[in-house]
Amino acid sequence: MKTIRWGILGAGRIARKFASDLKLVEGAELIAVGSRSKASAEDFSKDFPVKYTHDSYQELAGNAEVDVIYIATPHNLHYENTLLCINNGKAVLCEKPFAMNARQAELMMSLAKEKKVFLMEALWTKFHPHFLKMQEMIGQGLLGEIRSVLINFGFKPTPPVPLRLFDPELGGGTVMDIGIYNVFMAMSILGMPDHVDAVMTPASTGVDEQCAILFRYHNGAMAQLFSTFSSNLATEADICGSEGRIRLTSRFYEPSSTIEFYKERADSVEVIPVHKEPGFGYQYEARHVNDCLRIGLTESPVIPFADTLLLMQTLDKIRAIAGIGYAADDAK
Ligand SMILES: NC(=O)C1=CN([C@@H]2O[C@H](COP(=O)(O)OP(=O)(O)OC[C@H]3O[C@@H](n4cnc5c(N)ncnc54)[C@H](OP(=O)(O)O)[C@@H]3O)[C@@H](O)[C@H]2O)C=CC1
Ligand SMILES: O=C1CO[C@H](CO)[C@@H](O)[C@@H]1O
Repeated sequence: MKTIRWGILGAGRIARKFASDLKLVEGAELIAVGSRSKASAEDFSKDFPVKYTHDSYQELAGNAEVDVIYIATPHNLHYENTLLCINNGKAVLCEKPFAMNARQAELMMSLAKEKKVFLMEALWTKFHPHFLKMQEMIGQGLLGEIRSVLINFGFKPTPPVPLRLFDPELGGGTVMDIGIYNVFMAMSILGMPDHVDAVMTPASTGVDEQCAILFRYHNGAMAQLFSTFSSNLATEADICGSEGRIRLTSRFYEPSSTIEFYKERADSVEVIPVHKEPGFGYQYEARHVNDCLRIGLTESPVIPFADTLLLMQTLDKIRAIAGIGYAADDAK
């Protein structure tokens, strides 16, 4: 099996979790990290020893030994960091949100196509066993016709509060950081909404501190999606149909070892076990990237460009309706 040599761009919190899970991926080797500073790169390599510690993203992108780069910087940088890597011929796995808006996403995709390099949005949930099991159950018709999807994602950041959550320059706000999972989940189940409503409460910095989104569909189905940084909500999803209901509990976007299925009455639960590997859950997407690279794909069949673009376009629409804007939206 050909070893795929990984580099990580941006040595923050998620970079560490990803690096830890990469150890669970057969045929993957983390060989390099790129940081804005030498101190940050060296700090990272104390926990995750790598062959190369680069003190610039440019140097990492230019490392001839690296096959693929995982981009783990704040939202506002995904666009320029991805372009840098692709221009250096590197395959890219880019954290969510893929970009600040659909315009940036399209430019990233068209450069990847032009340079014939692999590019994928790191929407890790799409690879998780409980998500796949949920899709299988829906596909088997166990829920009947799905009429309502209710999803909450909320947490109250504890000090030191990461700057990126509230800073508009870094793409702060709930919709782009956590609401995206609600939107992704609703669209995976019901597809593109026919009507979108959204309202938000601004934080003192102007970004959305919380946001309520309503999707309506021509057949009468609805999705109600709520995200907040003001309280620790039960971050759960209810998918309700004419024949039954699935409830994804305890942080629906992370791997779970159970799915709750309610066939008839609200209290008649069947707890369906799901195999969940040790680790945070980033190994599944990394394995997929390895597989794609080994057979020379430039686009993932699981997260194709079209899906990423639809998600970005829907986020654009939600933001326009709720009044959530960023500097990137002004660029022509
Ligand atoms: N899939 C998932 O479950 C998760 C995904 N994410 C996504 O990952 C990305 C990073 O999140 P997270 O790791 O929590 O963020 P952190 O703030 O912990 O780390 C981001 C890193 O980006 C680099 N960076 C470059 N420019 C800046 C800047 N101006 N301000 C701050 N950092 C900068 C820094 O690394 P350095 O100094 O080394 O260059 C920093 O450590 C986000 O886009 C987020 O949406 C986050 C958490 C979970
Ligand atoms: O993707 C994410 C998953 O959850 C985190 C909070 O727990 C978010 O902040 C993050 O960006």
